[in-house]
Amino acid sequence: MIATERLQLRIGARTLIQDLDWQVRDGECWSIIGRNGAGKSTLMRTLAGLREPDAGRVLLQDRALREWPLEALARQRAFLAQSRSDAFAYTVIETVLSARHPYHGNSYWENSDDHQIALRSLAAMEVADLAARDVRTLSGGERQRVAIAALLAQDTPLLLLDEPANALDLAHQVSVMGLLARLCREQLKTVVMIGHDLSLAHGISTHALLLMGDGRWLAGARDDVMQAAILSDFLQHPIDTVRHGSRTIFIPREA
Ligand SMILES: Nc1ncnc2c1ncn2[C@@H]1O[C@H](COP(=O)(O)OP(=O)(O)OP(=O)(O)O)[C@@H](O)[C@H]1O
Repeated sequence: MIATERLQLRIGARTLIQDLDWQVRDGECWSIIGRNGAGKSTLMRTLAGLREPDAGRVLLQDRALREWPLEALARQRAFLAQSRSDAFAYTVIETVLSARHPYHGNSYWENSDDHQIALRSLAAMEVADLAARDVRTLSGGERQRVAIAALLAQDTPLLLLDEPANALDLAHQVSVMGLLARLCREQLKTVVMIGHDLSLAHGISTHALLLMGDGRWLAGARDDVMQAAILSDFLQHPIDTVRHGSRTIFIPREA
């Protein structure tokens, strides 16, 4: 689905990621994990095509990302940014409908399919009752769920999500993560997401990419990579794990 070849990302004199050779296949769900400032969002923006690599390249469906026309790219990948600012008085439904524009070619207006898809996406995020509200009046968690609804409405094979659990209450964190896992499993969508909750990430991911923030990285199948000793090293804090039924829970050791 998406791959990088010898990707290098730098900020000023600092190398965040060095020689990243990474393949993400259809139906896989990847978590990107690292400390604050390790380069997770910078990588995500690069994968979305919003930032040029400093060296190497990103390939989407075996074609260099930079060669994709914008509208075709928008039918391939949807991107949930970490923060958004709403300057204008759009309603919730207008916000989600705008995610359908990549399917309109030259026509400006949405059709009834677009409306149905938008309403379905709002319902999946349990915000259908907010459809007529001005987005600027929503709570943080409601706004996040509307943004995820827009991402779903874009209906792309690749979903890039920068901290999707941000601002969500416990129940919605669980339901959003469950939905993403189902999209991978049942519809072979590909998910790449950033998250700081290791237990939540472990619960849904098939793979993980760890970033050290100094160029070093480690990518692989979830259980090869999400081990207490390895995570402790990458996150620079001792971590223990406990098993709870079929789940693995990660616990940061107290100072
Ligand atoms: N435009 C910029 N100018 C200067 N420094 C920048 C810029 N953009 C990013 N950085 C720096 O690059 C580093 C990586 O930033 P990035 O947002 O990718 O980190 P992150 O891993 O997503 O962190 P977090 O967990 O805090 O979201 C940080 O130290 C950040 O301060």
